[in-house]
Amino acid sequence: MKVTEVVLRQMKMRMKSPFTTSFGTFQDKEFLLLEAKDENGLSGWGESVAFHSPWYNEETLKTNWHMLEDFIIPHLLNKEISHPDDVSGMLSTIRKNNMAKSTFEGAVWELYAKQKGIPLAKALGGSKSQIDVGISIGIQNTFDDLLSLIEEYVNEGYKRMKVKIKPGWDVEVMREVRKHFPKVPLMADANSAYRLKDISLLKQLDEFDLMMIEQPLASDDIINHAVLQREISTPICLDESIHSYEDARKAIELGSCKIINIKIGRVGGLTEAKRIHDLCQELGIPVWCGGMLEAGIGRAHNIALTTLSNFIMPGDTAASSRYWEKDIIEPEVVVENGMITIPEMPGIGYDPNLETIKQFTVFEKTYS
Ligand SMILES: O=C(O)CCC(=O)c1ccccc1C(=O)O
Ligand SMILES: [Mg+2]
Repeated sequence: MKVTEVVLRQMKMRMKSPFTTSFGTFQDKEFLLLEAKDENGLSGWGESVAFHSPWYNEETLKTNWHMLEDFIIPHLLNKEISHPDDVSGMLSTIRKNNMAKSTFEGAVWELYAKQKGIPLAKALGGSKSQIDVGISIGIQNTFDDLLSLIEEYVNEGYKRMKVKIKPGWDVEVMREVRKHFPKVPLMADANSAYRLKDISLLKQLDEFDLMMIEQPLASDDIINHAVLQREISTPICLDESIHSYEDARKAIELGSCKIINIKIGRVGGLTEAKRIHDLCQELGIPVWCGGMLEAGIGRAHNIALTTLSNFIMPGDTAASSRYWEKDIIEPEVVVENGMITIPEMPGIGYDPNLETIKQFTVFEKTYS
């Protein structure tokens, strides 16, 4: 297959409510969309999950634009690609910049699935017809605000509550949540806000029967995660630390985590995400699909990936309406009884809504 034309769009969409983590708050989601066309006029779409600012990782939408325009697009445009699995190898002379690479790779995967006339989930080897969904809840101003959100999401059927924590908003918060929701599947995500010296505080979380604690320590510190995991009974799940199959292998071997959150962009694309999934399956490590507050295109890729069999735990792939007044796909992603039904149309299974895409496009550029 060949990509003969690329349209890159910079998007800006306002979320229904601001989202706060240990690294900051934002409500305007700025991101890139990449449309890859073949000579027959079929299009595959990819979404960059890099944010406006480099707080989750070092990439931003501007570094992604630069990498795509100056390196990745020139490298791949009009080149014969025998299979989407080859894209990451073709880009191996470009170091890191995983989210930028993943944007193009995701579009190639969708284009491939459309050419074959099959859903992306099938093309990836997925077999589920429905997936379980959890929800990630940002840091709130008061306990009451958090408790009423949890109540709302439990009533909507979400299968797991993830509560963001940071120093000063942690043990007492989880105690309060457990007091009101003694049975709900519950976890905490620290986004790297703690250090090993906080170990006695982190140990206190063991009393709340959490499914896991996500990324308590620094993103580049799998050694201290291993030390911490030996001291606490709550399973550690790594997010920011895992950029590749090799990172996953090392973290598992060291005992730095018992669960892995796979994000397609963070690991450089669907092919690498599948490799990590397969490795974890072999080693008995459950995985789940993380989220980056995606619009519909990125969300659809996450949903397709989650159909692989070792995605045992509910992911952060909540409904479009949890984030957006109007999403950029048709139909929007709907969650019923905590589950998403996998679409059967070729490709990602949702059509880009060109009208809403146009409405939220800040600027666009075509490469051919
Ligand atoms: O609802 C979502 O998309 C997941 C939200 C979330 O937890 C998150 C959002 C932005 C950046 C990092 C994270 C995270 O998983 O750590
Ligand atoms: Mg996380």
